[in-house]
Amino acid sequence: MLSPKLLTLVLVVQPGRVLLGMKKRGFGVGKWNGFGGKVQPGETIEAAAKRELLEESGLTVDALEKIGNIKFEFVGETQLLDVHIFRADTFSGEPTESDEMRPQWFELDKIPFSQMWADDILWFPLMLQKKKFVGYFTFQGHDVILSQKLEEVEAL
Ligand SMILES: CNc1nc2c(ncn2C)c(=O)[nH]1
Repeated sequence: MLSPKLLTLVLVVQPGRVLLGMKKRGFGVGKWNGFGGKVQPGETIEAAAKRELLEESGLTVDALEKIGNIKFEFVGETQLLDVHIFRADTFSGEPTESDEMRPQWFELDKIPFSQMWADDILWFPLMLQKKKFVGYFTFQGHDVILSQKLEEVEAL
């Protein structure tokens, strides 16, 4: 089995709203998601998360809180995705559209789960309650979850 592909995902949360981006190209195009991407050689996961957030949204953050780790398997593909999820409650800058992402604030009762990855509706509530979680999802294609595991943890 290939080593899992390390990816980052950052959710910027303010009282009553969360910042999401509409993915304009590449993996997950057409879905609203948090900001993130690959981890470069020699880069810590957290540094990668901050870099990708800045590149994709224009926002700079000091503190990122590690809140989750989810592994994704896609039937028929050998590489697992190992997504490290962070929450940021403070930031500087203004959300700015990039080549990759079109940022938009969503009120917490209007999160567009039908236009997001199918797993998000399952762990967003934990993320919003500042709970920590680990998960494993098996996808068939990009829209069907064949199996799932999601549990809260005390620490990551
Ligand atoms: C497959 N589900 C899923 N994949 C993601 C996500 N964020 C980044 N990637 C690659 C996500 O929320 N769900």
